[in-house]
Amino acid sequence: MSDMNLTGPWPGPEGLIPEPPKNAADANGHTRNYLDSILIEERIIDAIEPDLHFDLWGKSFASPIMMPAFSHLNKVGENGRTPMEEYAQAAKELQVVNWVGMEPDDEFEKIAAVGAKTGRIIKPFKDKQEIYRQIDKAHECGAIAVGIDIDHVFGKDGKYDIVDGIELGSVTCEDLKNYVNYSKVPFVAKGVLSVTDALKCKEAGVDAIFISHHHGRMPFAIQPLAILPQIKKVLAGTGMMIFVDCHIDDGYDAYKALALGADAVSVGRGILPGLLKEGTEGVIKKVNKMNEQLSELMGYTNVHNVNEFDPSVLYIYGHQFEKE
Ligand SMILES: Cc1cc2nc3c(=O)[nH]c(=O)nc-3n(C[C@H](O)[C@H](O)[C@H](O)COP(=O)(O)O)c2cc1C
Repeated sequence: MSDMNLTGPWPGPEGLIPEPPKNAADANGHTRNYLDSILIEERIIDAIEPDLHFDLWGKSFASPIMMPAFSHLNKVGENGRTPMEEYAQAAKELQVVNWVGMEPDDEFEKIAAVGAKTGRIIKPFKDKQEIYRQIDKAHECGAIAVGIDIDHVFGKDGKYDIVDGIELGSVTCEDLKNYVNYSKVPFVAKGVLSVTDALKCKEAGVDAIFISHHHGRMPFAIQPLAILPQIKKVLAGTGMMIFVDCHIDDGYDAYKALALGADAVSVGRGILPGLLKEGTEGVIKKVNKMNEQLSELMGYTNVHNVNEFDPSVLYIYGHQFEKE
């Protein structure tokens, strides 16, 4: 067990520890309810123990459950490591994809040095040169992918947001094309929540999208799984990877997202209790449990590996999802 002692003040930005939704505009509550409303039929005949291996961009991973694109968890524990480094270590040991959000270059360097296969999600800075500079740094640190959280443009006042004193700005389809062309590694757009934006990402040639509302940045945001099937349909045959996050809190949530067409999912705030209490060990325990739950449902529905999911095992309010 790690010797982290993070019982002091929450090391991240305020308001990010999950709590019950405060009002109808809070997308987190709707997302949790939607996930919980999806039920699953059983297909037990011919079922075998499933294989969770997941291939992405020529690399092999132990599971399609990835680490979240977190940031700001930089309060150093007693072992000299930040929670960002602790979960990167977990990703390395679990052999899963590691994502990192807004981190200054020196912090990103330290996280990348842990040795997990890591992707860097850069903020949509107003100063586009900063974005190119951070892409360069990601290349230098051996990142397996880079991207932008395209859904973090506005703040609660409806103006361009300012994070850590840095101004954010608009992201155009042309910008995305430029980043795709510039990047030497796959480029990811995080925060797609419509067919319209998915098609713009396709036009820009991005390699992957995260279907996400970024823990409810937009009021009344639609649930990622409610929009996933339509996006899956319009991206069919493009080779673009589809990732999903937001309330993927256990392996059953992961199963539902994968069955509906996600190639991989990111756990998010679900790792925080374990991460802040036990560091790497807490995250490993959490993701191992999620892998077991994913395997359990794959077993009961006769899904032998991660390429064989079928949405028609799922029902919402008695309505069966269509087979692709
Ligand atoms: C502490 C914290 C920091 C985050 N920082 C970033 C970030 O810098 N970039 C980003 O794209 N998303 C960031 N996110 C959003 C997550 O990547 C994710 O989209 C969101 O938490 C939804 O997943 P969840 O409901 O499972 O938590 C952050 C989330 C948390 C809790």
